[in-house]
Amino acid sequence: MATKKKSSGGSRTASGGSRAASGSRSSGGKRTTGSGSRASSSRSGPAKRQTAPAPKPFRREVGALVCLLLAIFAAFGYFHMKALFIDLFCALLKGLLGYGFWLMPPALVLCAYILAFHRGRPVALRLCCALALPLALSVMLHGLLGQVLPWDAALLKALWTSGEELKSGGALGGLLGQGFVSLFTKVGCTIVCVLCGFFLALAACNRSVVDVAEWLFDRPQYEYEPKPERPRRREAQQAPAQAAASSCPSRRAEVDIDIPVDDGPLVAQSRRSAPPPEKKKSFFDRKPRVPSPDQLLAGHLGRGQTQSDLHPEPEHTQPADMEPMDEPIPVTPEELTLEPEDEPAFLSQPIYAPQDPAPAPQPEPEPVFAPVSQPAPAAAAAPPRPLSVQPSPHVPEPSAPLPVPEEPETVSKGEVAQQAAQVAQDIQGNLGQTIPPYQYPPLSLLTEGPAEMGGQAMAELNANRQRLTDTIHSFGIDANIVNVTRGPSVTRYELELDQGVRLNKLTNLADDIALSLGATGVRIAPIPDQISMVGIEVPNKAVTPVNIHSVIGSKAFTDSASKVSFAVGKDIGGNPIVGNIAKMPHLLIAGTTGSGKSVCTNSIITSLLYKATPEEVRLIMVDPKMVELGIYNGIPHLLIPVVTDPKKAAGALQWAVTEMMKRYRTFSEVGVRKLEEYNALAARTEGMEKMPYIVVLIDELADLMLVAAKEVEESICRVAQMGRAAGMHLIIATQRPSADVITGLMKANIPSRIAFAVASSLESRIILDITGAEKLVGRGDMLYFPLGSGKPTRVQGCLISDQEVASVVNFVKKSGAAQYDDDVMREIEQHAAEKEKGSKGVGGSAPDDVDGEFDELIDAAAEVVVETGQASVSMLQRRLKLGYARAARLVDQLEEKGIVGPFEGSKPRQLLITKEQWQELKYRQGVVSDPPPQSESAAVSPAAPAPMPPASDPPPWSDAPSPLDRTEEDTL
Ligand SMILES: Nc1ncnc2c1ncn2[C@@H]1O[C@H](COP(=O)(O)OP(=O)(O)OP(=O)(O)O)[C@@H](O)[C@H]1O
Repeated sequence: MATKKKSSGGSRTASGGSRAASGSRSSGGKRTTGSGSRASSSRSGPAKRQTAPAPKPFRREVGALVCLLLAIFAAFGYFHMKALFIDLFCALLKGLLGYGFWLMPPALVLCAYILAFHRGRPVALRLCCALALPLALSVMLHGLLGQVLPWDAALLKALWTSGEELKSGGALGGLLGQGFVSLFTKVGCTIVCVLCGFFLALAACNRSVVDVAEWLFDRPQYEYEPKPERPRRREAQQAPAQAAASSCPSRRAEVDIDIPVDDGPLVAQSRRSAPPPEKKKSFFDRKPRVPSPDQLLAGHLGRGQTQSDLHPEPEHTQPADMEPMDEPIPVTPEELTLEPEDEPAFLSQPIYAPQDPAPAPQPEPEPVFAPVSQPAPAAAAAPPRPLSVQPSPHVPEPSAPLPVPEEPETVSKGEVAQQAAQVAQDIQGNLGQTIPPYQYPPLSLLTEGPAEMGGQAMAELNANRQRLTDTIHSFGIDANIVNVTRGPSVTRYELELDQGVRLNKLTNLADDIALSLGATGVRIAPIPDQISMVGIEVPNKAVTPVNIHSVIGSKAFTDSASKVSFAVGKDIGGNPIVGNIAKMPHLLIAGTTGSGKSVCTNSIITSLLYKATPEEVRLIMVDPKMVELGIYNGIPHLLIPVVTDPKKAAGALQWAVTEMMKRYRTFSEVGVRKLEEYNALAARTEGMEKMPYIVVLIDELADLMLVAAKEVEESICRVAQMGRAAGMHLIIATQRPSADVITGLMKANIPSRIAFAVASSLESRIILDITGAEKLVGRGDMLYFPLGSGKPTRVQGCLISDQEVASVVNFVKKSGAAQYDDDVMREIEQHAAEKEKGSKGVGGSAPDDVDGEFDELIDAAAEVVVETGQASVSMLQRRLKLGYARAARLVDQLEEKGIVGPFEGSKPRQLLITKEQWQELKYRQGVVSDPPPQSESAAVSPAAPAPMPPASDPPPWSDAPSPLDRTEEDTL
């Protein structure tokens, strides 16, 4: 870092310095005041030039020539030389500027100079300022010397005439001068003009007030200024003499060792830097020097550096204000390579003899790295400021300043190169010793999908289009199909609604449209980001699967910078959809059995294996079903083996909470706010390790909720609330999108959702908060609703077969073994054991385990509500013989527990669980001993009012309906 600053400072100084010497070099960057800003301006100079229009040197040079000629001709006017053009030109200048004419030729010369040498901006400003200088002079002199003429029509003429005779400020200067005198008095006018002239001159010369102040007070400001090249080169050529003189403090102040950590080899750097102005005391007099490994090896001191440069002075020669450097300097192996063209000019310098076990006799060896303010220990083995790399045995121990040996050791170029390569190899070896690099699986492990459907599809499409138009018009809706998009599983007919046509007029026709098209169901929804456009999505007769190969191989996936990107599928337009878990930051996947959840989970995991190394992303997989994720056991990304025991799963979630809190503590210690910042800091700081993202995948949430509902919910909510910044993300899948599994609290904290086909609109609402998922056709057809998108997008999910998963997993396993974290495993085991002890047969923390927060009659109230199918206060009052207040409170508590829906004005509250689910809850609590019957018909309460007509036909795969099957509008 220090070196980085140094080099930038150096470059800025060079530019500054060169500006002083020659205006042509001052164009490197836009000049600003303040050292820091100047440094950055010089760095940002090239970038600015890229965006600004390129300067036109040829035009400028012509301009410069013209200015120069005009200056010469104007100067002829000094000597009253007569010629037609000269008379005219001089008369014009004199008439306008009067006294200011005297300054015009120099101003024009200055303009010529600016045009010729200034590159970049602001050239026009500089020119204007230069040309305004004569005017300022004219105004000032007119204010001081000119007569005050009456303000009348003849004023201009009088001023022009007197100006021509150089007796006033001319028409322009005189007018302004007279105005200024009237406004500010003569003295005021003079002050204004002097100040204006001063600033105009500064601007014309591209200087700031700070520069003038620095020049006046000779303030030492450039801490990182490199020393002039020429003297150093001379010293290098006269090494013995210089070394002898190195004992002289005044000479030693010239010592310069700069470590080219960031800006390339020292030689190149020294070539780049221009000679700065001499300083009384420079940075190099105050800071200790550390030679870079290549300097140590090769005596690679750069042009003009000498043997003594490697050896800072003993403490008595250092200024007292020198601070010991305690920051380690990172040195990359690349820096240890030598430039081939670096010639033996420096190799022949009498410096370290790397292979010489007994170097030239040295008086009292002292470490090069030792801050001089501290007394050097006799052993001097451990330098106070070590390099960040392990010094190779080939690198000699740094030692004190050497008197030049009589017969200096020279190192051949071949030896140097060999040693440099050796050191680079050692470092490389040290860095990557432990873990072999992760091999990303090749795309060829995934199979390519079949080609798109052809002619038959077109015929189907045209027929549907015609039928759709007729149906819509027959219902009196003014809408035209403007576009048709055929997706992998559905075709979208895009309608533009005329003004005044209500959307629900169309959505109410969904069943009629489905009927007319002979489809199982159609979904009608506004098209995101399009005005007045509605899409009617009709399932295709033949579904084209979207193989994961086409999405992982797509540009969208490969270009995605996030390490936690995953392939979702393709939208109706056939565009690959790629998600980013980091942005989601947690994802809920829900759908009935067979709708494609497991395939989706597999494609997420596979995507992560294609995108991230185990150092970047670690996974925790929870698979209570025991058959879905077991195949991933042994991949290096896994933090612990796939968890199948629900009790341990609760422990894993608990661990995630602990880890998250630990991460936050670490973040606060180092002063960062999120994982990305921490990792960026770790990349810059030695000794800091990067943290991986942690993705927790739960394949079936319902099974966990059965065992430890409260605990699981609590952990999920905590991770979901705070995990994003800590790089901890949850992906939760469930086939039971019901209120007791996906609780309100959980939903509120998991903002991104993927809904596969569900049985009813109620379930769709539980997942997405809107209906629509009940119209999906299954087999990977999904509504993808990531955080930040206003409406869910219909996507055909990626298809990945078990064979593909197996081949990717095998490949990944071959490239690196799993490195399970024993601590995590121990912690989880411990947690499970504790829980086993504590639970004593009670099924964990069921939702009803409420620590007395709820009314004691809550169970009875729930029973009544489920039995009667009504959640009204008066009914509870009657059945339980309660007062109004208590009954109303009970209804509120039932809402809190997710048994009934929220208050909806005049409408009755919705009952959110079925009788069967209620039985199941009681069974889990141990209230009843028999498990609830698994009959399908039990889903609908017999006491419930007559069901509303189903909103959709059952999806084609639903020959084995879920236990949650029920009518759509289960309102009470
Ligand atoms: N994206 C897809 N494209 C085509 N077919 C798919 C896709 N996803 C799933 N399928 C088909 O659906 C079947 C069931 O998928 P999957 O096993 O993922 O369902 P599920 O929701 O996980 O069911 P369960 O909850 O019972 O495990 C798969 O065997 C596959 O044939």
